[in-house]
Amino acid sequence: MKYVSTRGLAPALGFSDVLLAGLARDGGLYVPETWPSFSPTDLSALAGKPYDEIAFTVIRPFVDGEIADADLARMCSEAYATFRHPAVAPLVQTGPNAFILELFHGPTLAFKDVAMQLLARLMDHVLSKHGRRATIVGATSGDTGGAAIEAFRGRASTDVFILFPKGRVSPVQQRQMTTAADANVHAVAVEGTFDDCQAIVKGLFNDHRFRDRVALSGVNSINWARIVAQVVYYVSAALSLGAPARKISFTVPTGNFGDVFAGYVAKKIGLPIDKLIIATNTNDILARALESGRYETTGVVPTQSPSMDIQVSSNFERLLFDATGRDGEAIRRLMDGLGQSGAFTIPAAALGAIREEFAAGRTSEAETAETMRQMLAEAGYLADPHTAVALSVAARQGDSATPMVTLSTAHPAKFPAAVEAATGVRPALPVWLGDLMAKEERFSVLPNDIGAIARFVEARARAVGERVET
Ligand SMILES: Cc1ncc(COP(=O)(O)O)c(C=O)c1O
Ligand SMILES: N[C@@H](CCOP(=O)(O)O)C(=O)O
Repeated sequence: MKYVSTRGLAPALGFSDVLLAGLARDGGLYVPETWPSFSPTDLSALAGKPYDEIAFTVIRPFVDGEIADADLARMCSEAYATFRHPAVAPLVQTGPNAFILELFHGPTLAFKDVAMQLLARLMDHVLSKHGRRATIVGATSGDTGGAAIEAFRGRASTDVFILFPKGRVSPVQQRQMTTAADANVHAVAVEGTFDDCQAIVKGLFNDHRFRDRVALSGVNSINWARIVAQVVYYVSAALSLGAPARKISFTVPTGNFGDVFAGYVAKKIGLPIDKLIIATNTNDILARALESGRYETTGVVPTQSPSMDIQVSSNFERLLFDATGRDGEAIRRLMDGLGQSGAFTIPAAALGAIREEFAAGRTSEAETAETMRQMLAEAGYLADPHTAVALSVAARQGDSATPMVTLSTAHPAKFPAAVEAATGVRPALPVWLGDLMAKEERFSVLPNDIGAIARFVEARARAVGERVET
């Protein structure tokens, strides 16, 4: 299977190269040239299987033989053995047809672990096989960074630099990034927003000389492997609820659009998904774009769900690519518009195609807090603020015979202040993370300046001087 760039000008690559490339060299994002297909019989055969076996089967056609089956199966098994729940991603029923998919049982208590634990193993495998190293630079609004540092720390083949917006992540999230003692991981507080951090990462990828000098790789959801690993839990959840014999709907707390895009991919490969609902906090560019057809950035407002405080949603480009009939030139035009004026208008046909697949809703800060309170009072369920955003949007969908699965993307203990303010209950960190808040922090503070970040990375990256062809 080959992967093509959404902007149409970068070479098509196989899975291993896409895994290391991060962003395509034309600034676009890689997507498979065609969607693999799972028949109802293929899907039924997975029902009741352990999570890692479902992962292996779903991911295998995307890897297309570039990694030996035995290695891929081993990496899936090792990655999901790090989770503290035997089901990996369990479902909790909270109403007659309402379910919460808990994705936070991994090492850093966020759904990012699901993809990151596998991604680190895949990258290490491919790099070691070719005797290469890579420099990873990632941007985080809080969770990707901790998950990446946990998954990559101590690995000989990679140096990891994580840019986070200074003062805009929760204390638990910050400490998950700043307390790892391993020499190959570097947490950097940037004086800016998540969008600034993400723009710097993309800017570094688009500086081809820098990119080649440090053998730059990415672990954000610009990396296709992140998306494909997230497809798996849509499949496992739907199978548990009776798919493929019945349709299932999902509501997804959304920021960078990676998670809900993985749901779209699950549908494309054959999973019978009814509705895919994008839930946003007051940083509601996606909800506005679906309503009006105008994708228009405004300033980012800090909320109690900080990991979703995002305006420029990277993976929306992947959806636009499909919705425009895979027209790379159209995507270049739209993205140029975004770069120049912070906005673009979604072509009418593409908007129609998007509206057929997705619905969207936004939630105010008061509604998020009220949802946390209500869920505890009425269902006995303590939700984190990101999950609450989605629960609030899901509740507005009305009763339906179709099961609605709301994705729970973080453990409430990552956001104790917001949860306590809404519910009166202060969630404690699991005992195995108990000393996190007492550990010594180690991080650098840098200005919102791509030059300063590039110099910082180059001074510390061990892959400098090696050239990796992608
Ligand atoms: C806890 C949490 N929920 C939801 C999201 C939004 O997910 P996505 O960026 O894939 O849309 C994020 C960040 O990505 C997150 O960390
Ligand atoms: N919410 C994310 C933002 C980065 O998203 P990614 O999925 O592209 O890595 C975070 O927690 O960092």
